[in-house]
Amino acid sequence: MSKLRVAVIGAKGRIGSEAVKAVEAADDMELVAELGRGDELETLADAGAQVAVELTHPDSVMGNLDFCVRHGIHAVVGTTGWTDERLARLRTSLEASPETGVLIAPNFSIGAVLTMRFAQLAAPYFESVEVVELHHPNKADAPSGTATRTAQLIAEARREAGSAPQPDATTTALDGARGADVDGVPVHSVRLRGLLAHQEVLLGGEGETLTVRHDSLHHSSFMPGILLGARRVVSTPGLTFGLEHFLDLG
Ligand SMILES: NC(=O)C1=CN([C@@H]2O[C@H](COP(=O)(O)OP(=O)(O)OC[C@H]3O[C@@H](n4cnc5c(N)ncnc54)[C@H](OP(=O)(O)O)[C@@H]3O)[C@@H](O)[C@H]2O)C=CC1
Ligand SMILES: O=C(O)C1=N[C@H](C(=O)O)C[C@H](O)C1
Repeated sequence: MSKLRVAVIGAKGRIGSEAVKAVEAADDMELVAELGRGDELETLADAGAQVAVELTHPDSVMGNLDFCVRHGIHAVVGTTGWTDERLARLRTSLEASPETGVLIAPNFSIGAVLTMRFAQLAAPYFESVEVVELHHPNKADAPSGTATRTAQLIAEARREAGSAPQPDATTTALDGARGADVDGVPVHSVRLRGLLAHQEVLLGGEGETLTVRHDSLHHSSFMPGILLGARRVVSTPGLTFGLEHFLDLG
């Protein structure tokens, strides 16, 4: 059986360099290109890449995906910074290339995907829900893509359940003290040397709290999800948002 021809964009970065090793080690894949900043995107087409794994920066991802979609190269995207407007632009470009698949995963680790699912499930049963994400201090964006998605899923679950607004008597606060408001859910970002990627969802009700916590301790935690994404995206045209759709979690 022929091997899946995979390229990595952002190949010298923290997660990109780990992805290069993971693709090289996969029996069913061939690493056909490793692109860093300033490298020509044409290399992807010249190398015959079937899938590009995009792990760069929110400022770079749209241009890279535009090239991939125009050339019918499927993409597995871990880069953050997704807004409704960006997703709409991507969907529009995919309409012109209907056989191309793009997977955007706010987080490729199974534990993080399950954290999001558990939080979504629990959110309507508690009066209060807040998200705390903790990352290494070299991270460009805050809140993290995972925390943003977690908060959106929590808000959606609470809206569907008809939950009341969260109790909060704060009338005076220093800017930022109550975190960022993502769809009505407070999200707090910690940047600390020594950390990699961590998240807690704190839920509170009368006389009880529930904490759902996930820790990525090494970039290897993201690799099974990236490889699964590459295998599945080639037969999944259009935009898929969230690895859960490839894990049969719905
Ligand atoms: N979904 C997930 O599970 C995960 C997502 N991420 C996300 O992945 C992204 C990268 O994270 P991380 O590896 O820590 O960041 P790094 O800064 O370590 O790596 C990004 C790399 O991409 C390069 N780069 C930037 N623009 C381009 C471009 N146009 N073409 C080619 N290469 C480019 C950078 O080069 P230079 O250094 O010159 O700028 C750098 O080498 C972030 O958005 C992060 O949040 C990270 C981990 C897991
Ligand atoms: O920048 C990182 O490191 C990570 N970025 C992603 C995010 O913003 O959620 C995924 C993971 O948290 C690691």
